[in-house]
Amino acid sequence: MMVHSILVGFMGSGKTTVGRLLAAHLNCTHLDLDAVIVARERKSIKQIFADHGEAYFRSLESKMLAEALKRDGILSTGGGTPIRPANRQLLINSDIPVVYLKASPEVIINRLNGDQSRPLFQSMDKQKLIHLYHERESVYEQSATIRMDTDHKEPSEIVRMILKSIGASVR
Ligand SMILES: Nc1ncnc2c1ncn2[C@@H]1O[C@H](COP(=O)(O)OP(=O)(O)OP(=O)(O)O)[C@@H](O)[C@H]1O
Ligand SMILES: O=C(O)C1=C[C@@H](O)[C@@H](O)[C@H](O)C1
Ligand SMILES: [Mg+2]
Repeated sequence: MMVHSILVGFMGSGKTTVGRLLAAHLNCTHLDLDAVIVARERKSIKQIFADHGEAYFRSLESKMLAEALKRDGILSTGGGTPIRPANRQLLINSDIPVVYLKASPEVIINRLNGDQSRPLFQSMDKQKLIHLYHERESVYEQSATIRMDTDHKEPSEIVRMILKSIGASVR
């Protein structure tokens, strides 16, 4: 058995929120890669970054991605998961629909306003965030089989759209 679909996208695009809802609809397991890492390390993402640095987090993320792809259910990745070419290759080779949840930088900033749990988001002003956003856009595009605009859409509506399109996904 393999995962049914994988969600990728920038921080705050809704991968965790939509993934949980989608799995509930399909009555299947939801795996959240960030949550898997937090459980394994018994530390928050913020604490892992603070104690060991981003490189340590990224190696764990790659390792956990390979494990997660062997499991059944919906997989929500972290916002930076597709940055590593090897991770992108794993996603592309998985033959599972990869959904890029897209949200504009303005919407992302609004959604994450006051967030204390994302070290990268916290470390950036608006201009830096927009820069990172544009740097990563093509990485999400390359990893995904389907792109979905999530601005001004309720998570439940996004779930409906995904359910409709995963049957017809073409890479
Ligand atoms: N479609 C949406 N409409 C409104 N708010 C949303 C939507 N999707 C997510 N949110 C809100 O945005 C915040 C971030 O969502 P979520 O944690 O699902 O993002 P994420 O993509 O998993 O981020 P990360 O990459 O950091 O894990 C949450 O407060 C969530 O409720
Ligand atoms: O976009 C990113 O690089 C990140 C997104 C989150 O999901 C976490 O994986 C972490 O905060 C890093
Ligand atoms: Mg998440």
